[in-house]
Amino acid sequence: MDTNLTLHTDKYQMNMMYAHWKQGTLYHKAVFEIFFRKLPFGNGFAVFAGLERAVHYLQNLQFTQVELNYLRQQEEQYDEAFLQLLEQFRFTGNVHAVAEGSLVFAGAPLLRVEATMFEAHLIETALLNFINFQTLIATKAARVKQAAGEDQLLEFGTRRAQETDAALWGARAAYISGFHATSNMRAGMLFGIPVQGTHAHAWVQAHDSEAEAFARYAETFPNYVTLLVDTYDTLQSGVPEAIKVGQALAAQGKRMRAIRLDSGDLAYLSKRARQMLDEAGLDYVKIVASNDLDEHIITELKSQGAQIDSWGVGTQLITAADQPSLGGVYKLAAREVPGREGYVPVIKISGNPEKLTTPGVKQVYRLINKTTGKAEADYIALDDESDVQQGSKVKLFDPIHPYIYKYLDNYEASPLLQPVIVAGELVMELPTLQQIRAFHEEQKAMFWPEYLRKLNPEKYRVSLSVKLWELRQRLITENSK
Ligand SMILES: Nc1ncnc2c1ncn2[C@@H]1O[C@H](COP(=O)(O)OP(=O)(O)OP(=O)(O)O)[C@@H](O)[C@H]1O
Ligand SMILES: O=P(O)(O)OC[C@H]1O[C@H](OP(=O)(O)OP(=O)(O)O)[C@H](O)[C@@H]1O
Ligand SMILES: O=C(O)c1cccnc1
Repeated sequence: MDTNLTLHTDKYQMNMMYAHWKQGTLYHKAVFEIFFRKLPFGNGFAVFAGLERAVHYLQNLQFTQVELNYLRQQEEQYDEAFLQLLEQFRFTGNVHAVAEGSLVFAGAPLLRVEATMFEAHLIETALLNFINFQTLIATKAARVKQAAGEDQLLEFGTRRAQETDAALWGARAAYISGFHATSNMRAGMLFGIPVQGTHAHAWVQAHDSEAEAFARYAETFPNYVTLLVDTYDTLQSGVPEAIKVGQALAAQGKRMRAIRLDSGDLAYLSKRARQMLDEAGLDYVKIVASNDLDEHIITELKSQGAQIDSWGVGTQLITAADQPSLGGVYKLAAREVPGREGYVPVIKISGNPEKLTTPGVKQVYRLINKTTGKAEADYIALDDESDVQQGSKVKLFDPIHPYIYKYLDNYEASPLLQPVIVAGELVMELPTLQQIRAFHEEQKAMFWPEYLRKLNPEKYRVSLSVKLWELRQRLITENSK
């Protein structure tokens, strides 16, 4: 299967490219930004993911003869000279983005593209596709992590994922947000994620008895065995048979690793199993649970005193079952206008006030309180505003209710949008996945727990600079005439 993603775009992008080419405006530059309007799952933050995939995509864009031949026959209106120009196509623009693993919030730009109209249109669809999915799954995983605390989290979703890419990139997103391992071996191979696995019911069913199945498995993996104990009767047969195997291994100086529960009342069964294992001298044997788990069930099981050490989470995580998409958008913020200097800010006004965009080329700063070291707010300003960079007093106000405000001056401002690609060239060293995961953990520590809790979190402040707010008001007035 061809892996060239250049035509991984919506037709209207290609049509707009064609129209810009026809109208002679293809080299006019534009600034687009990606942001989302609403946090998913009622969470207090999202976890930004998808940048590495976006970078590789941008660097590998190329219309080969295969793509050009398809375009030729797909749309007869496309002129041959346009197709010839596409043959030379490379991404030559600039990209600024927030680091993967960052905590991000509604309304603030996550990624900024500065490129010709021609280039900027082509890439919208794919960038949103990568970032919306990966950010969504990373955020869901962060919620599961919030529920599981320090317990081990295993990502088991591949079989129920929306096809291969979702399984693969979902496994990576989950790892960023603190999962410890995946069951997907290809994700392990490609990304270096630790891989773990137990065994399925089929292993037990493939033997004449559960006892024989367990014994054969333990013989094969004497230093490593986790036994699935719910094929027939968890407490009457599964756990007692697993205990026999564990004791036999112990007699050889080996330690059985774990048992896995995959059905029934996981709180009750895990408590009983723990007691039985402990009484048999196997207090080191861990208990893994799986079966349609999510952050709510994990919280509930913990509150019931479940004795579960590791959680295998599949379907609910990989499909983000309670909210299967993130509504990230890619909006024009400024453009070159012949005869005018620099970029001219543009706005989109909609019948739906929520869809109003914030104009101009912007930066977003995380304001860290110098005394507490904690994040106070995100502050969106025009890229050339210097007050915030110098740490001058800033006014923080709610962009929808500007009469609600406070001033802040004891802060460190950290610009979140960092240069990633300049003139088509990668200018940053992409962090390793381990670094991204560690960075995510560090970032979380910069937020008060009130913003991190998964139920009814406090709303973290995202403010516009006064200058930006005034610009927006002016453009609303000008465009409403
Ligand atoms: N003590 C518990 N409190 C709350 N939810 C639980 C508890 N134990 C299990 N669950 C969850 O309840 C859901 C359904 O469990 P149920 O016991 O009906 O399934 P099951 O016995 O495994 O049946 P099946 O074999 O069809 O999967 C699962 O999502 C499971 O994780
Ligand atoms: O429940 P999830 O969170 O998706 O976790 C993965 C599930 O996949 C396996 O089950 P299998 O595919 O054999 O189906 P099952 O649901 O009948 O156990 C495993 O035993 C888990 O139950
Ligand atoms: O290793 C496991 O136990 C596993 C892997 C994938 C799906 N369910 C379980």
